[in-house]
Amino acid sequence: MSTTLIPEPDDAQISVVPRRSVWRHLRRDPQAVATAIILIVLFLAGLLSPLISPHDPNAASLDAINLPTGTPGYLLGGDESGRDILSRLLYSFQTATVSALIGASVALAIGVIAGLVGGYFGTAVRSSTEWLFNLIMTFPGLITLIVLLPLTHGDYRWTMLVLGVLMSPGTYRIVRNLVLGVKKELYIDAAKVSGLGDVRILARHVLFAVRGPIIVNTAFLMGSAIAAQSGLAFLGVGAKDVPSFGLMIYSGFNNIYASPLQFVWPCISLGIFTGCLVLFGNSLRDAFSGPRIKRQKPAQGLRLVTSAIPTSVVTATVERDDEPMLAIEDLGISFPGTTGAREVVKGVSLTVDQGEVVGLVGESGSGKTQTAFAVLGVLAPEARVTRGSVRLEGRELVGLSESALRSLRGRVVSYIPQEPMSNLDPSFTVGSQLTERVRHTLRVSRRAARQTVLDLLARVEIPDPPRVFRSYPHQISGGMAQRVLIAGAVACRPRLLIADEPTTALDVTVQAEILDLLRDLQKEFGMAILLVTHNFGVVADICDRIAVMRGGEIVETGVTREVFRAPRHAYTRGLLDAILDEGAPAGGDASTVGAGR
Ligand SMILES: Nc1ncnc2c1ncn2[C@@H]1O[C@H](COP(=O)(O)OP(=O)(O)OP(=O)(O)O)[C@@H](O)[C@H]1O
Repeated sequence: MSTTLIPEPDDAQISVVPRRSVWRHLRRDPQAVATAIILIVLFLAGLLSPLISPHDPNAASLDAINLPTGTPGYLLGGDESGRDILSRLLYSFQTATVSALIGASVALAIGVIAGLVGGYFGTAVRSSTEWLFNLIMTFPGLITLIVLLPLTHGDYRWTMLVLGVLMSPGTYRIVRNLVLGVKKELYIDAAKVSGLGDVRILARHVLFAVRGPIIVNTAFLMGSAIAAQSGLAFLGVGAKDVPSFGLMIYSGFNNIYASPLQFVWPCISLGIFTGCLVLFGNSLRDAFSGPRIKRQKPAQGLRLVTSAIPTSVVTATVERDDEPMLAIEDLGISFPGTTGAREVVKGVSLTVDQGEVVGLVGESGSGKTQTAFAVLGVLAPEARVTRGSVRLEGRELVGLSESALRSLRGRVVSYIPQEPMSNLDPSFTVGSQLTERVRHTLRVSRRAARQTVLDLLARVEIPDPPRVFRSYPHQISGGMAQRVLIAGAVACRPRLLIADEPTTALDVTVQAEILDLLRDLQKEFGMAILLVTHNFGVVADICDRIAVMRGGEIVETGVTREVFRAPRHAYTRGLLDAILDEGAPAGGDASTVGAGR
């Protein structure tokens, strides 16, 4: 076992500054506090209007016609029909509140769910949702609401329900566009590779990532619902016995020369209500987006993923002594191109035995990652496996259903990607993300999962595991992040670990430590490793065997030391010469070349 240098914890790197909670952030935002207080008062006024209104809002009295503001018993005066303006305002707040809640809830429920599904899943689903919402958008909003009056019977609550449906395309488009961006994030791929299901990924990672704009949009939807209800009432559409700002504005407008204040009160109330909603929505968005995160330099970042398998699952896996851990035979992968399908992996054959470490080496674009993705079952949707087979412990993976593949990912095969930082969800703490994966794969309690994660963090030699557990990804260094990802990858003792350029994003010192850690864990757990890299130095350091890839084909395979000593293929010789030129000691010995990693 090689010696691993463990750096002292560096506060600048792993300092755990607990992220301010949304609540705390809001309390410190004067705009949020002021608008929240006003909204609470207005909501309460509407809610309690039957109790606190001095008069029945529809009760007319001849004595109260056009009473001026400040008249005893009629604080804001009487309207042209002799009804108490204050009482009608209080009831109008109730109408507005109910309108906002119904309209926004319906629009959100439909728009968010459809947006998540439409943005996350493939083209067919997206086209269907797109078509449906385009259809909804063809209906002219206000006219549709008026035409549907016979159905809604003039009840503003049913009208708001229909309005919610009509407003849902806006929410759908916002959410769909956000999801299209978020689903390309590496931490989403990481979650998939770790075995999490689509519903869980959507509900936790994707929805959480897009929540800010949805919240702001909610405030806008509520304001729109209130404005629409008021507008319809102003036009005289709907029941006349339900007090609302629209009805009051209409009545005040008719009486504007005799008593201008009758017009002013509902206008001011409506303006304050909708204005506060929008301003509070902005504050909420800021609070949810949290403190501005200063991204670390890519070179220090780390990312990873994945999981492993509970002992019970491992035991249940069909294990055949005569089968290698991984057997790839004549694998072909193609992508659609402008002049037809382009084959990027051309008949690759490769085996990895139980407990063996195999390096898949080659220049950028040679097809290493696509080969690894085929094993994980996470090829891009447009990719096609044109031929060959991929067997994991004897089980054919090509053609296996997504759910069957998911049960293997994070249980039998784990993955460590290239960029550690990007593979951790910035919205959640390290501990939360690892605990989620451990709970998912091991089916243990939150408490047990937490302890498992803390033990793992200690095992991957992270100083002060509790602090890192509580940290967000931006609060740890790239080296730390890679250790975190490795901890996640080996959490359930996978049989095969696929490491895709696990040290590329790290500086040289940290690269050495990570390779040492991988080697130690491989020996301790007896797992096989397929190490994807372009760096012969890394291969020399850790691999038992090497497969050299070029242009989608394997051009040479062999025991590491022998390939280094006597490379048969000119391309292998070229790659070796390249690293020797870069300063590694000459001599062709694998161990010495490893110093060049
Ligand atoms: N989604 C895609 N659509 C079209 N071509 C793709 C796609 N993904 C990868 N390719 C192509 O497949 C080929 C092999 O890519 P692959 O990622 O396996 O390379 P690699 O050897 O892992 O190199 P690197 O280390 O740079 O990722 C490349 O030519 C690449 O352009």
